[in-house]
Amino acid sequence: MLEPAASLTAEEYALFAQIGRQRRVEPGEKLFRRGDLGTTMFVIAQGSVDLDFGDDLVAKRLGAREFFGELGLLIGDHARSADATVSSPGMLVELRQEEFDQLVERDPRLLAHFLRRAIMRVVLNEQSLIGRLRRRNLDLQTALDTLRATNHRLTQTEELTRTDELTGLANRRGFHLHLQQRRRTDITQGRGLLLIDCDRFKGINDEYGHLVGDRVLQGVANILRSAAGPDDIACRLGGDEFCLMIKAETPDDIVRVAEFITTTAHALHELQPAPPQIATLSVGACLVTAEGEWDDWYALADAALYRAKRLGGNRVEWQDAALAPA
Ligand SMILES: Nc1nc2c(ncn2[C@@H]2O[C@H](COP(=O)(O)OP(=O)(O)OP(=O)(O)O)[C@@H](O)[C@H]2O)c(=O)[nH]1
Repeated sequence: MLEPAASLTAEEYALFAQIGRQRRVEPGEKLFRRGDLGTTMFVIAQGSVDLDFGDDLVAKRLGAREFFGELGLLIGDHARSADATVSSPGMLVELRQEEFDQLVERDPRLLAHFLRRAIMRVVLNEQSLIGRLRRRNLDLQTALDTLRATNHRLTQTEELTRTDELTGLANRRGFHLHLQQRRRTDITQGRGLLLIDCDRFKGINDEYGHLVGDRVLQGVANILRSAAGPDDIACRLGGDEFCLMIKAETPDDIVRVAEFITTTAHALHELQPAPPQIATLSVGACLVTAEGEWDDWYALADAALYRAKRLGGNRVEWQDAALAPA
């Protein structure tokens, strides 16, 4: 539908110009701002006026015989919906309540006709504004959905790069990121490190195939998950080597967790030795010391693990920091 003209008919203009107050205006002059309360309607006799509705709404330039601000007059103290700025030198006709009353008396038929048009214009303007806002809302909604989906994908990708695909445990990268993210005092206060390695795992692969080997690795991960508390982190460092960093106050507590791991694996292995669902495990354990770094703790636990292997596997060995090999 076409928007009703914002211009007055020649007959309307003649009457409005006769009754309204003339006002000379200069470019840049602000007639009103968005949000101002106003009761005056304007008709342009000469020159032009810009209406800026703000945001991304289309601005309008009005010329001779066009009117604006009529809602202020019709409703009274209406908050202006645009900034009105004079854009070229000219003359305006201002109509306030008293001039409006005079118009009603002078030519009610002509005024009724004008009012019907003005109201129709307001309704159509509002409808198109609502339409534009709806479309914008829809665009925003779509943009938001896309952002959410991208964010979700990024989080998933980030999660994948931290996780070992086969076992679902943290991988080496995930484990180190975890260490970086925890405050150093969190890591070094009352913690133990367990290095866990499958016994004769190569033999399982060779005898029963890689799929059985994979299931064994998943079984080890399950035991570590069940041994880990909420503050602990289990990780597959690579191949058949795992580690578990646990919150524990004393070496005895750390060794107790390590023995739970070897005993559980051994018991499950006894239940079904062939084809195996689990391998027996060797564990090297040490205290996480405040002085050291990951490489130092790893070297301690690895020395203990090496001993456990040399002693035939399926056991826990402890390494004190003081006894660490040079
Ligand atoms: N099925 C399977 N095997 C793997 C995977 N990653 C590494 N391996 C195999 O794991 C085996 C590890 O062998 P070794 O390091 O010699 O360990 P081991 O046979 O357990 O020997 P010990 O530790 O001395 O008892 C190698 O044969 C690797 O090919 C994997 O993701 N799946």
